[in-house]
Amino acid sequence: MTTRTALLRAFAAAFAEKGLEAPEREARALLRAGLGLSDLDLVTRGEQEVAPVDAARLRALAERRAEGEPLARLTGRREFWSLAFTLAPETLVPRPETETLVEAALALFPDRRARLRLLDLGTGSGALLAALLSEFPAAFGIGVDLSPGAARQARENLAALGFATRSSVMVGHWAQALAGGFDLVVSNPPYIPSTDIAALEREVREHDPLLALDGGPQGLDAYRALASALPGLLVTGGSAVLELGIGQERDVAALLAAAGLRVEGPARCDLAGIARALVARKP
Ligand SMILES: C[S@@+](CC[C@H](N)C(=O)[O-])C[C@H]1O[C@@H](n2cnc3c(N)ncnc32)[C@H](O)[C@@H]1O
Repeated sequence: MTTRTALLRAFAAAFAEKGLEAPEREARALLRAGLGLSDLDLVTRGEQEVAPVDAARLRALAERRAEGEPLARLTGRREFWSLAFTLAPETLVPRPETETLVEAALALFPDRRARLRLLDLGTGSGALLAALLSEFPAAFGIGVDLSPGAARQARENLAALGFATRSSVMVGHWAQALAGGFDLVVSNPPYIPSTDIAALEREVREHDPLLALDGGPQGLDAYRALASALPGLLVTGGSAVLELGIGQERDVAALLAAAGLRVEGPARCDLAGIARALVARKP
């Protein structure tokens, strides 16, 4: 028999050896997720024994983590906006910086009881749509994804979170199958320039789906499609909130303005100070 603390130390040492950035924190997170524990459990009951079958399972997970597989992929779970999401191989792991879009949306619509019609283009796990539905209890939202696997997972996540009757998820190429009438359109599209994909961190490059990352030669392909669709999707006075890749604000703002939208710049920054959520309104 081994203890929680002994496993924690062994995993932290193995992660450090493999060059993981925060080995102790990673080891803690793996034990928490693998045994369903809180941080307090780990601190105050570290000497508790771990059953051999659980220890073997955790060691196998730790080996995969040491080889660069992200924890969210190992557990198949990730939190976003304090909501729990199940991941599929076809879904991006939702990122904390994407929460900046939710903050921007909340600033745009101060009345939480508004009966908003929401659209999330490239919904992935359904993270953005679910976060918005959790904040606007009278809203109805549609999610679209080109990947059938992602759309299926988003549908399941929305249902598990209690939003089945206020949401619908469809497979499609952006908004091609949709008509207008939306108060708010959000999107975190693929925006990495194709030539930069090979240089991404291994954890992203090998474990997030290419369809969720590759934004074409300059990273702007999806924004072009979105800019041309948005005027037809939004009600007059309706808004779009788009996630930006690093350094894309000017180019994306120009595409939106050229499509006849009023860009309400500057973009809202994420916690790292990167311009992340760009708002545009249909005049
Ligand atoms: C960066 S991920 C964002 C996922 C999720 N919204 C999030 O923020 O975690 C982009 C998503 O767009 C989807 N996608 C890529 N091309 C698409 C297209 N032409 N039409 C619809 N969705 C597309 C991908 O499958 C992926 O789920």
